[in-house]
Amino acid sequence: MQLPRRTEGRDRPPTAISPSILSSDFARLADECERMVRLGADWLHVAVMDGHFVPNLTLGAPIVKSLRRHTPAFLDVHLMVTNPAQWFQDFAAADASMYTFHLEAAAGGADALRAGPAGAAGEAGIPAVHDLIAAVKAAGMLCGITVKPNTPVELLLPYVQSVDMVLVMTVEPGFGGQSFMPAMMDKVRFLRSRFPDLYIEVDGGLAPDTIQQAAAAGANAIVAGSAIFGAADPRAVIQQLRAAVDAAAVAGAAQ
Ligand SMILES: O=C(CO)[C@H](O)[C@H](O)COP(=O)(O)O
Repeated sequence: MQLPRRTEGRDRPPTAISPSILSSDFARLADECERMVRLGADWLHVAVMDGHFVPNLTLGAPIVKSLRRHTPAFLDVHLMVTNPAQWFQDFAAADASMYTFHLEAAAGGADALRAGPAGAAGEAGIPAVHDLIAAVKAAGMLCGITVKPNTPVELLLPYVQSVDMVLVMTVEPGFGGQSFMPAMMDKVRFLRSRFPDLYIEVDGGLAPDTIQQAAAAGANAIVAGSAIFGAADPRAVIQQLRAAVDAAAVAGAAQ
């Protein structure tokens, strides 16, 4: 499986709108997912939380397995768990499309991250993180990597060429409905200026009144929960998010 590549006339890969099912009615999850696809979603963002890495508890691979029976949609699974190496086989067996884990968790904690060989940007990185990326891919899923707001983006440099996507959290992970953090756009600009073909996803507080900042910075994959599921017209919101990113991609290529 491969993600569609950047095309002529764009400064980034294709736009992907990924509604976060964290904001859906979990009691009607399959219907909610089919509704989002019908309304124009490209992916479905599945927020997996273990109550330790983040102070919230959501769902696991069994829910993804059941969901897969109801939708062929691209399942963009975001692991906010303490030990992402423990779960990837289960999510592969559940037919998740992309497995995105936190560098802080895979490195064995934020302190280990700063203390380890990846402390200085550009170093080889932590072997256990490289091993997990290879294992996720060998299990048949695409692989993404992400960092919390307080973790420097430079610490991702050793892994960027090995993953399919980088997710820049624009809220402290754990809950929907939080406010977008504009300061995180420096991370998006840092990555986009170096990697024009990289999928860069943003997650947290994305909505019609914040999308311009993410689009201008260079993001191409957009997670939105409350702004889409809470809207009177979710289709219009999806279209607005897409139009902003597409316009910025074309303008960026014309520069
Ligand atoms: O991962 C998440 C929280 O950790 C959610 O995906 C994210 O917050 C989306 O919700 P909203 O768009 O309402 O902020």
